[in-house]
Amino acid sequence: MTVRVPAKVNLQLAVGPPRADGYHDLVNVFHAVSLFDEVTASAAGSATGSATGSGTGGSGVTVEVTGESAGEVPLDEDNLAVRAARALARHAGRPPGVRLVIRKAIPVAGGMAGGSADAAAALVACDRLWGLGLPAARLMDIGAELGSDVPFALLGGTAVGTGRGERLSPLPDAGPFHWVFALAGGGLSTPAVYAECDRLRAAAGQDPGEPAISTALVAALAAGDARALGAALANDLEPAALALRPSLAGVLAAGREHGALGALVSGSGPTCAFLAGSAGRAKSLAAALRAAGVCRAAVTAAGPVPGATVVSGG
Ligand SMILES: C[C@](O)(CO)[C@H](O)COP(=O)(O)OP(=O)(O)OC[C@H]1O[C@@H](n2ccc(N)nc2=O)[C@H](O)[C@@H]1O
Ligand SMILES: Nc1ncnc2c1ncn2[C@@H]1O[C@H](COP(=O)(O)OP(=O)(O)OP(=O)(O)O)[C@@H](O)[C@H]1O
Repeated sequence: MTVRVPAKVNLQLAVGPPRADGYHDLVNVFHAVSLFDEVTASAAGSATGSATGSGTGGSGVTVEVTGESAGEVPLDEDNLAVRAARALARHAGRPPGVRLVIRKAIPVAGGMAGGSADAAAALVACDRLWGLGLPAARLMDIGAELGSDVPFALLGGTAVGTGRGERLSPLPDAGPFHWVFALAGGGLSTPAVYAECDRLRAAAGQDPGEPAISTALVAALAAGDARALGAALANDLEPAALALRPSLAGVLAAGREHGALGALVSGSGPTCAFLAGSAGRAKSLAAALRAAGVCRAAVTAAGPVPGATVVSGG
């Protein structure tokens, strides 16, 4: 059972003050883009392919990871796909026997929710493999226990997340929109970026107040107006990501210089996202970023795309 699952970029990430439970209330406009991981689930003990890395993720779940930065992905209980398979088995009251193979294209610790995507894909793949047929809402609830970004990886499209980002409402979107992602060498830790955001605000005496959705952004999405969308992109975590990784300022500047309609750090970073006016412009912007030597790689993608989807074995 193979499931394809997209990366996300946050078009607006408005972050409230820290909550008592350590999370932050958000207004989080998620947008799924055509950069995909693939997760294959098969019966435990089935044949293995060539492995960049493989390991046992606890009783009855094995995992193998290939592709983009596969060596940086944990192969034990810390792997979010392993945790997803085990959580689903627990909810279904059955043993978790499964072999997972993850083919990564989404950058690891890049702010594009790659681990969450793999968790969502594992939920869908194991649900089918085990013949559970759970309703989407139930998979979303299990996903939300695994991480704030997991429910959106199941849903896809464009949606606003409130609470810690897990309570989703789809947003009307007259895409496609064309993107370039500048991948960095090395990741950033999501909790560290949130903590730096709190620290910077406290040092500046800023009270963030309740996060609110940008009406300009919602209108631009609904109208399919890439220029207006580019102007409305906003990420409250960006100053923190820039403080922790100052070189990102040069990446954003290079993208703007080469004609991006909008530029921002994706989520907690360090991937930088650039909006282009067409697929052709995205391609030339990616080439210009590569030539400028400001990033490890530059890839193009379009959004919105669907969430975790069975592509074979279903
Ligand atoms: C930055 C984003 O990717 C934007 O979509 C998400 O907010 C992060 O989502 P995620 O990686 O699924 O995060 P989780 O696994 O739920 O939480 C990891 C850590 O991020 C911080 N965190 C996450 C979500 C949130 N609303 N407030 C937070 O402060 C907390 O320190 C938490 O312990
Ligand atoms: N399947 C997985 N793929 C990638 N990383 C994983 C996976 N499972 C666990 N991890 C761990 O999670 C950490 C964060 O990885 P991930 O790629 O999800 O980050 P991210 O894209 O910045 O997340 P987000 O945007 O949701 O905050 C990694 O450093 C890695 O240790």
